[in-house]
Amino acid sequence: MGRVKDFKLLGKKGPGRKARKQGDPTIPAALREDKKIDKVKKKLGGRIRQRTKKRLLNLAVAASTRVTKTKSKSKKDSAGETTSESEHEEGRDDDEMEVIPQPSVSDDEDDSIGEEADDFCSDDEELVELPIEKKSRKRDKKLKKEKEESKKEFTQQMAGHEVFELPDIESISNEPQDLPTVSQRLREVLHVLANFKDLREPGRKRKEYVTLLEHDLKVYYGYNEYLIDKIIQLIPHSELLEFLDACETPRPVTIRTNTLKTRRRDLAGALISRGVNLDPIGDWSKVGLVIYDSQVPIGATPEYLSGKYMMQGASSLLPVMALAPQVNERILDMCAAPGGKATYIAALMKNTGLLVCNDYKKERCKSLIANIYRMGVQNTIVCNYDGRKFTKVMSGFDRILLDAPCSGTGVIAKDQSVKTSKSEVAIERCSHMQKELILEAIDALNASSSTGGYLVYSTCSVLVEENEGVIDYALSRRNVKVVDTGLNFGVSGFTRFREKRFHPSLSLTKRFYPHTHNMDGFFVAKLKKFPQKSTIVGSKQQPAEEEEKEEDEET
Ligand SMILES: C[S@@+](CC[C@H](N)C(=O)[O-])C[C@H]1O[C@@H](n2cnc3c(N)ncnc32)[C@H](O)[C@@H]1O
Repeated sequence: MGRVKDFKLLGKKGPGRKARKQGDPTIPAALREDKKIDKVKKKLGGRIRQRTKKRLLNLAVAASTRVTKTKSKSKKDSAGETTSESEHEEGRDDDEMEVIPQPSVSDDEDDSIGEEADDFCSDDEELVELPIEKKSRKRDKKLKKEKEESKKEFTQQMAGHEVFELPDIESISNEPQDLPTVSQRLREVLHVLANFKDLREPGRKRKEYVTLLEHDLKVYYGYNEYLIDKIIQLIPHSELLEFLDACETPRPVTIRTNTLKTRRRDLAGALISRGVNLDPIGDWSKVGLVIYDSQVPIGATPEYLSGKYMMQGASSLLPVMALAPQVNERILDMCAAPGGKATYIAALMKNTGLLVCNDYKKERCKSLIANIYRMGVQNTIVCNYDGRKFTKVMSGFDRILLDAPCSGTGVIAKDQSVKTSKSEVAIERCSHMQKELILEAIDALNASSSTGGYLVYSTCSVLVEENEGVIDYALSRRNVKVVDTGLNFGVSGFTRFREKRFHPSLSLTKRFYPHTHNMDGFFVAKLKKFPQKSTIVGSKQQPAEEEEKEEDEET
């Protein structure tokens, strides 16, 4: 463990020990201006004089032959032979460079001339180069070159190492699957897909990586090909693993206070005294509680048995909140069993008006009745009809909740069999049933309701076919309009998905995901029904927008 130090409390540091020791800079006598002149005038030895003369001569020749290289001539003029190595190393732009042709000399001399000429301008003393110095300089140069070459090689090797080599998918499928290897490969493929242009193996196509991704996700998480493919299409690659991991993890246990019997504060107090560790579910709900742990079974406490709360997922509160039931309304819960949402609706209606709870499955109606009874709901009748034919029984509701039967792809954490049981046919069947149910629900609504005329459609599926696809279908068949759900969190529904294009108002629908909202995957849409124009012969519906326009014109 490192020490914790509050650096803000420390004052600004003064000069260091070394700095304090040093006095003001003074120029040594030997370097003072007057002395320096003497030094330059110093008499040179015979050999040095000869070398200096030679260098001066070279410089003079160079100056006289200096030419400005033209852009087109630059490469032809044997620039490679005449331009010094250091210029190439610095990577200057040849097109704008001045080329200084040198007299023809040996390679060695050429090196020394270029460098010495520079030195010559700075300090005469340095002109004197002993054989040992020359040797050492050459060795330094050789070392520098070697160093640069090895650096280049290393960079290439590293670049090569980063390229993830795409294995042959067919041979992989035939091999026994080693999960840690598959997991590692998954991450590598996702990494490549995140920056495909730079990280892909040259010549490889995106589709090849996606095929491998599909294969590995299927193996690692145990999905069938159809569903994993759907999930890959739906969830951004950057979130895929998070989503799939969330589908492996149970959501937190949550309960809803039954306000017909108690207040949340009182319920929380009673449960805490029994050793339940809990908290309010979040700012968005006044009735939800999240249970962290408990010394007693939450489904068997005296408070539960006496109907003071319902055990239900956080997401199942959302459609009822969107429905916003009012007292004394006539409300239908078309697919109600086992009654988590129905009993919440009744509580918001304060046990007034009429709540019709329907479910097609007789067996499930038993648990619905049991919950209604336990929760003290008294404004309800339970019926057992096919929702697709409900208008033959009843209609004229102020509000309807259609919590439709679905694939359950939002609740995989609860039911792992979804991973392998869903097929294209199954989803099509679901979607078809949902479309039939939604049209019937709209028809059972009272468009002229003074308080409502609203339908809330919800599913615990994340698939577009069961959500936006169904709402878009309803918009095209009935005189309804998508309105705001009133839910201030969640992700907007799709208005376009792959080749599909939906009505722009679909953005008012809400999606919830296990990995982002830590609740079951859910979809909520709210529709408002408008009255039919009976004067238009042969037309069953009129788009809501046109109707609204006409209403505006009339007013
Ligand atoms: C998602 S569950 C409803 C959950 C319920 N709303 C709740 O909160 O407890 C869907 C229900 O639709 C019912 N169902 C399926 N097909 C139906 C149909 N054609 N008409 C009415 N109900 C149907 C199922 O029996 C199931 O209970």
